[in-house]
Amino acid sequence: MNKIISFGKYSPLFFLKCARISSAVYTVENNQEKVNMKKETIMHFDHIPGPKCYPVVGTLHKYVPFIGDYDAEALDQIAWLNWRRYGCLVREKPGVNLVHVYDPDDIEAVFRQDDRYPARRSHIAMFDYRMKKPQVYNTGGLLSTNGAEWWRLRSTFQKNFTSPHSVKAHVGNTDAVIKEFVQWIKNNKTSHHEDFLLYLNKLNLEIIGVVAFNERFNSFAPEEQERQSRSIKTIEAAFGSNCGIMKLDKGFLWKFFHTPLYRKLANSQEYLENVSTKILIKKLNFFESDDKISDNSLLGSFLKQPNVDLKDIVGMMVDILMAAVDTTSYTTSFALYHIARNWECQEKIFSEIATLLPDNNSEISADTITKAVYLRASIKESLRLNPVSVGIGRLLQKDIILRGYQIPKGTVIVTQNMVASRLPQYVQDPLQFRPERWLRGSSQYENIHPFLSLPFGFGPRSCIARRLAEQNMCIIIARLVREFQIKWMGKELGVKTLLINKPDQAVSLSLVSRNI
Ligand code: HEM
Repeated sequence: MNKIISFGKYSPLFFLKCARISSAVYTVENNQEKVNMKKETIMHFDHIPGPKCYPVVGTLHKYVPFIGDYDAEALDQIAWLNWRRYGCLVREKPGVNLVHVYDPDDIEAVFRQDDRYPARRSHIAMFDYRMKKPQVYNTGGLLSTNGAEWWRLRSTFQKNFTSPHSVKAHVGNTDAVIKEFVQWIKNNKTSHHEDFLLYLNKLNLEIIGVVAFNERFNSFAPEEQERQSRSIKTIEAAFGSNCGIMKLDKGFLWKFFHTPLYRKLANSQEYLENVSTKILIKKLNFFESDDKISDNSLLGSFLKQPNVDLKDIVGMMVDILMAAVDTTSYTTSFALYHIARNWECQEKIFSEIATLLPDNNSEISADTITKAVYLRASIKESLRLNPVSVGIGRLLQKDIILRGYQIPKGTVIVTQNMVASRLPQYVQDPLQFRPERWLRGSSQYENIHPFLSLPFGFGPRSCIARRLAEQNMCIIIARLVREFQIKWMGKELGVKTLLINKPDQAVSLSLVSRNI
């Protein structure tokens, strides 16, 4: 990403003015007095700077190939361009009213006034698909449902994902799967892996299989290398579900007929629901015939809950398969990329892990992860530079005022955390990978704004599996760095923004055993 910050066609004075306008957000109904005081200064939504907006198409033309200069698979670059052209609040209208928010104070203000049931406008075609299948689903699932129905689902399943006790209970199983993976790499005797992401996908399917369903997909077994195997098709269906979501959210043709992208989504969903249903039936039989105590998977805990609806469970299982594999594989890829290119950091992680695990084969416990402070700071730093999404989306459920502009209910807000996290006004030497900036007590510690980097979102709608995902990444990286010296063999790694940020090239790594 470009290091030189230019102000595009706007003068520095414009940005200064922009910064002086109150950054507070007032909800119109709750702060009537303040709003009245400022009434004459409140500006109309249409006056928020942004690309030219035409009747009917809004700013959609910007995304049309050969006509517009926006590439939907480079949203990070567009966000950067918009910030340079228009400043820290940018209006767009690709079908709906949309405002990009860059300043962490403003991001905080947006989240602080969020509704009791925070809403997102995403996964609309998936919601449509699921609602047309009442024999399988009750709802659109956690990712796509809003309002009271979302909260009903979230409160049903949340405890199983978030309670520290249940999360820690998965350390042993997860570590066992990762140890097998390390052994598989060693048995393969290949030091240069052309695209390590393929293996990380398989590994993360195995991990989520065990943690969520107590099910092995055996992704690394010879018989699973066939294109038609269950593990390969599940990984493809998870990707097939995720990759078209944003284009379908922006488009509308699928509402009239089933476009190829809609069909891809529908086929992928259907595959994931078949896999989930078969696993569920197997577990139900097991639960009837055997003692249920030994199954501490998420599914096991869902089934132990009284009055839980099986259709809600199927929806949750499909959401887990969709949300777990790509996210953890991409974020681990970026973390390995940064660690591989920053030799000193890699050696610090190694010495920390070698102290905690004097023997390669020692078990990793929840305590090991707590004590791996430098490793956890490295993951945090990688997520600052390469979060899984460019920012967090919210659908406004009431009018608000932001930076002096009236923003109406129904507007989509996108907090631009990825770009903001790379700006020098918020982080020192922002493009440098420096885990120490997160470590209190380090001379390089920085007091970073708590709303600058939000890789798992914020508030009651944040990632339901945050603790699990962080735990998995920690164990994967701890095991790999403990065992291998890792070198990056590719060019500078960028992102392809497909709802979640995928590495834009092969994850080319050399892993050389430290024991040789
Ligand atoms: C490093 C890995 C991951 C990252 C960075 C990540 C990030 C996110 C983000 C940014 C959101 C949106 C939060 C918001 O709107 O405030 C989210 C939501 C969600 N994530 Fe994750 N996630 C990861 C892994 C996982 C895993 C492993 C699972 C499942 C086991 C999962 C399940 C979900 C679900 C179901 C939601 C929707 C929650 C809701 O709307 O209530 N995620 N995640």
